[in-house]
Order: sequence, then C-alpha cells, then structure tokens
Amino acid sequence: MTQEKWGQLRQKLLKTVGQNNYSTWIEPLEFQELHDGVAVFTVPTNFMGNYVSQNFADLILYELNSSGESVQRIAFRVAANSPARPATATASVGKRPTESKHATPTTETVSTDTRATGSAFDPLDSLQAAPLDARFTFDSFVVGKPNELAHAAARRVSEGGPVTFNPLVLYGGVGLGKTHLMHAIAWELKSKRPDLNVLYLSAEQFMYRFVQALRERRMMDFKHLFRSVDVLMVDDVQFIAGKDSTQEEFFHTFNALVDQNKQIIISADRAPGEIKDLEDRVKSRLQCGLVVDLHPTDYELRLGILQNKVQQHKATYPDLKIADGVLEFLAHRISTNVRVLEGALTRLFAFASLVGREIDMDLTQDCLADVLRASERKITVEEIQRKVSDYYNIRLSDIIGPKRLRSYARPRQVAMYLCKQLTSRSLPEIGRRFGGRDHTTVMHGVKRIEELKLTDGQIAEDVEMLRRALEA
Ligand SMILES: Nc1ncnc2c1ncn2[C@@H]1O[C@H](COP(=O)(O)OP(=O)(O)OP(=O)(O)O)[C@@H](O)[C@H]1O
Repeated sequence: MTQEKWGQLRQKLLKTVGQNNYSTWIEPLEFQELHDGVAVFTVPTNFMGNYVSQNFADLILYELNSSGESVQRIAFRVAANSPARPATATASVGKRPTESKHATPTTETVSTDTRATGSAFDPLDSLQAAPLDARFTFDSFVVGKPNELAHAAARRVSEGGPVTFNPLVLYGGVGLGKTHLMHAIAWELKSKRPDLNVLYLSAEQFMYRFVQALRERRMMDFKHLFRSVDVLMVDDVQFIAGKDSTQEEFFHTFNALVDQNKQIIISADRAPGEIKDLEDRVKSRLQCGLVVDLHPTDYELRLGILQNKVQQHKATYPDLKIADGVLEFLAHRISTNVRVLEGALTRLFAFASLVGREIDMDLTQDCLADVLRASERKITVEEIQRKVSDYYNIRLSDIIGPKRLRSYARPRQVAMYLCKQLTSRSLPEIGRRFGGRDHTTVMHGVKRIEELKLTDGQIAEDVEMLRRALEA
C-alpha cells in the first residue's frame, strides 16, 4: 500500500470517526509497511497504540480490506525517535483506579512489552474490553431526582449478586450519565467480584468485531468468546439499529447469555421501543428486564454536579476561589446536558488559573460568552405547536383550530402543557395562540395532561419525547 492510498483511507476514517477522534487517534498514525498481511503503523506512544488497537483497529482493518488490500492484522510500533521502547500494543481493562488527587482524565490500559517486529495485536485472540474511564465511578456520580432510579438499579447490579433483572437497560438523552453509570458498574464488579468476567464495550465495537470475525471466518471464536462472559455491558445499543446481521448476532449472543443466567447491561439514547430500525425481537428482549430512564437534569442536580466538580478540583488546587452565586448561575443557565456544564467549568478553571483571578460573575460571563449564548435559545409556542403536530402526524391548523375530535384535542392539550412547562408565556397568552381560546381551557388542558401522565404510560412517554426533542 502506498502512502497516498493511506492518505485517502484516512479521509474515509475521518468521516466515520469524527474530527475529534480523527485528530487525536488516526492522524498521528504513520503507515510503515504491509508485509505478509500485516499492516504496520508507527505511533508516538505505547498508550496510543493500545488505545487505537482497542478502539479503531477493526475499523482500520475493515477500510484497508474494503479498499482492495489484503490485510489480516494490524501492528503498532512506537516510533524509533520516541522515548518509549518499541512495542506492539495490546490492551485490557486495568485495575480499579486508585484515588488520584489529580483530576486528569485517564483510561487504564495495560501494555505488554513484547518487542515488536511483525507480531500484532489481534482483537479476537482474547476478549478485549473497551477501556474504562477512571473518573466514572459511583463515588463521583451525583444522585438527584432525575437519575435516582437509574442509579439505584446500577448499584444493585454492581453488587454482583443473583441476577434479578435481566437485562438492565439505562436510557436517556445525550450526556446524562449513562456511560458514567456503566463504567461505575464495571469498576464496582471488578473490585467486588474479581472472579467475574466483565466485558464492557460499545455497540459499535461489537459490530466491528463481528465484521472482523466474519471476514476472517472466525465466527466460532467470536461466539465462544462472547458467550463466555459473566457480565456483558453494551453501550449505545441504538448504533446497531438498521444493521441487520449485527442485530441478529447480538440477538443470539443476548439469548445465549440470558439462558445461562448471565447479567446483561445495555444503554441507549431512547427507550428500546422507540429505537427506529431495531428489530422487534431485539426490542422485546431489551424490554424483558428493567428499563430505566435517566431524565434530563433539574437545577438541583446540576448544582450538585458543579459543587462536586469544584470540590474535586480544589483537592488539587486548594487556591481555587469561586465567588458566591457563580455555580448557581451556571446551573440555572446551562441546562442542555452535563457534558456542556462540565466543559464550561473546566474552561473557567483553566481561564482563572491563566489570569490568576478569582472566578467571579464577570470572569464567568467573559469566558463563557459563547456557551451562555448557545444555551439562551428560547423555545417558542410556535415551535412546540409544530413539533407536536409533526409528532402526532396532524396538521398544524388542527392543533390551533376548533375541531374537538379526540385525535386533535389530545395533541392540542399536550402542546398546551408543553407551552406551560417550557415557555414563560402566561395561560391567557397561550390561549390566544391556540386560536383565541380562553385561559380556563388552557388550564384544563394542562391539568388533564398532568393527570394522564400518571395513569397513561403512552402520554407520559409522548410528553417526554417531545420535551427532549424541543430541548435538544
Ligand atoms: N449525575 C452525574 N454526576 C456526575 N457526573 C455526571 C453525572 N451525569 C453525567 N455526568 C458527567 O457528564 C459527562 C457525560 O456523561 P456520559 O458520558 O455518561 O453521558 P451519556 O449519557 O453516556 O451520553 P451519550 O449519550 O452522549 O453517550 C461525563 O463526564 C459524566 O461524568
């Protein structure tokens, strides 16, 4: 393979893995040679070799073969001018994180130092778990009303006792802590039940391994390996929707493990029944156990998370000073997701340390102007009406118009309820925008939906889905 061809393949990889992953993990790979079916790349550090083997090796292999090269394996060597010794990379989940005072993000990988020439890391030789993030433990997970059930279920499963609900499905919107909880379960199980073979991986990694096994005609190995785990954790299962063969294999793996009474833990960005293009049989299997929702954060939870992060940061930087009201302001203003909230805080810490100042309101407004502007987006009554009519597949004019048929009246009430919840409009104002209705009609509609949310699961689900879509 020529360097030019590798250059083209990298562009393909960029599209699949996204800019961030590309710049961090793919761009620094230097193609060295392709010899006897082994493609050799040099990497700046051993850590990087480990990480790329675990997370992207299957994908790279797939792209190489799809482009007409015949590659069985990929090997990573640390570049000769690097301070590290040459090594091929292999990786597995490490030990439980020791309490580090440094809040540096780390993923634990263990590298073997097999001096390298042609020997390569082969993801099918053993069960390679994705690395666990040392920060994602139960200790660092802040519990509030929106996530208390998910947290309790995760805690129960992490005890490693008899399997009571199988699978446990954690679902919720972006950045609400699903991955955090999955890693926390894995860490806890590893410490409490080291005898158990715990495998955590993303649905994407499951697919790449499956594709690789197919290509190498090693399906028996694949099946054997996946069926030998005691606890299988698959993150972001929605990824396999629409990928028929992967779903089928996932389905069989799932059944085999459940038959053996092995625990399965799944996460998804929405309820299993709502995942488009996921086969019905997979949906119904996922719904067999305990399905719990991580709700969008509320003000108290956001504040708790911020306070927790500040406390952690202060352990390393005791001089950090934050003026009263800053955390409250952030918790109030940044309600999109926890990742954005954390990012804002990290930026503040960095900025404050660079300029050597206390973090006060002025500094916060200066430093986070773009984040604050982005989260300023206000939801309008019109937007709600449009989303609701799309969702229920009715015309916008029927939401606003006079028709009293149940098929229009209920969506209309849902829309009124959402307007009350998500905008600052008063009841008379909302009434006016719903075809000049009286404020008592709006009040009745809002009350009716509040009642139905408690008794009718479908309505509760509809409202939740709509709210998420509007807040996204
Ligand atoms: N309750 C919480 N307490 C502490 N940190 C939290 C909490 N919820 C989320 N976080 C933090 O927010 C960030 C995003 O969380 P995580 O990656 O688990 O989200 P996710 O639900 O898996 O999102 P995605 O669907 O995008 O994968 C992480 O850094 C995580 O530690």
